[in-house]
Amino acid sequence: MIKLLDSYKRLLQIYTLSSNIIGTPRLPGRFVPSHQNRHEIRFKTSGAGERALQERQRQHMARGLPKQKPIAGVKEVIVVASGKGGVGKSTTAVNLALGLMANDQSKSVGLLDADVYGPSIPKLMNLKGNPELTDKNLMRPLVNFGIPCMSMGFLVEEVAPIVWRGLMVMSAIEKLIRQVDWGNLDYLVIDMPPGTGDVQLSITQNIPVAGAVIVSTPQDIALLDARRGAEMFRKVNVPVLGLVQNMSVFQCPKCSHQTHIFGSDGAKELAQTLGVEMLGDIPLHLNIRETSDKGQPVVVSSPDSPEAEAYRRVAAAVVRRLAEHPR
Ligand SMILES: Nc1ncnc2c1ncn2[C@@H]1O[C@H](COP(=O)(O)OP(=O)(O)OP(=O)(O)O)[C@@H](O)[C@H]1O
Repeated sequence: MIKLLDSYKRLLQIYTLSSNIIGTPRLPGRFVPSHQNRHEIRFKTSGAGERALQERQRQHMARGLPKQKPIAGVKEVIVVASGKGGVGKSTTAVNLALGLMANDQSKSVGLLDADVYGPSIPKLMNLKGNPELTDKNLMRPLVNFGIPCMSMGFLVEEVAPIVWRGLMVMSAIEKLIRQVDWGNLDYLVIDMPPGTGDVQLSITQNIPVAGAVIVSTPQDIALLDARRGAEMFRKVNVPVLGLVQNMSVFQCPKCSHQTHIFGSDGAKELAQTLGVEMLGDIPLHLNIRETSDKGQPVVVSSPDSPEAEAYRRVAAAVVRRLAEHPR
C-alpha cells in the first residue's frame, strides 16, 4: 500500500512538471505513445563540475523533484532525442556510440534503448536474446561491436505490441537503467523515444544527464518539434549539446547530383535561433539505410566512407561540448 502511494506521489510530481513544461496537463490513464518525447543525461565528479552538478541538484530539488541518482559505474549520460519520429534518431544514437569508441578506443561506451514502445536497437545492433542475470540479480547487457546494450526488445517478443500505462513505463525505464550490470562506462548513450513526454521526464528527473543531442531533418515540421524538445531539456536543466542535421543532402549514386530533399539549412538556422551548436550534418545515403537494416552500422561496416566520417565528426563534437560545458 505504501509502495502504491509512493508511486502515485511520483506520478503526480511528473504530471505537475509535465504541465509546467508542455503547458497542457497530461491526465493519468492510458499512456499514448505520441512520438512526442525526448531527452538526455549527464553527470560529473569533481571540482567546479561537482559544484555545478550540486547546484543543478539543488534547483531540481527546489522544484520538489526527487534527488537524481547517478547510474552505478557510468560517468556521463548522453541522451539522443528528436521532436518527431522517423528523423533518424536511433540510427544517430547507434553510430554516435560507435563513433565515440572509434575516436578513442580507450573509452567504454554503452547504449540504452529507452524507446520502450518501438525498440530498434536490437535490430540496428544485430542483437537478439534475453539478458542473463548476474549473481547480484542484475541483467547483463548484450554486447556487439564492443558496445553493451540494453533494450526492452530483449525482454519482450519482437512482434508483441507494447501497450502500457504511464506507471508501468516508468518502472520499466527504471529497471532498464538501474537493474543492469553496466560495468564501468565513460559514456552511456540513451536513445529516447520521440517527443517530450513521460519517459523523457522520468529519465531527466532521476538521472543526472550530461547533455542532450537533438536530431532533426532540415524540414520545417521536424524543426518545430526539435525546438520543443530543446526547450523541454532547458526547462529541466539538461544542457543541450547541439543539433544533428540528418538527411540534409541526397547525392545520386549514379550521377552524383546533390538534392536537398528536406530543405538545406533548416537545422543550422534553428541552431542559431536557439543559440546551440550544429554538431554535424549527416547526408541521406543508401549506405546508411542499408547497413542499418542489416544490423551492421555504417561506422563499423564502412569505416572509410564519408558517411562514417560524418558520424565520427559528430562524436568528436559531442566530446568537445561535454568538455566545454561547465559541469
Ligand atoms: N542519413 C540517413 N540516410 C539514409 N537513411 C537514413 C538516414 N538516417 C536514418 N535513415 C533511415 O531512416 C529510417 C528511420 O531511422 P531511425 O529508425 O533511426 O529514426 P528514428 O527517428 O529513431 O525513428 P523512431 O522515432 O520511429 O524510432 C531507417 O530506415 C533508417 O535506416
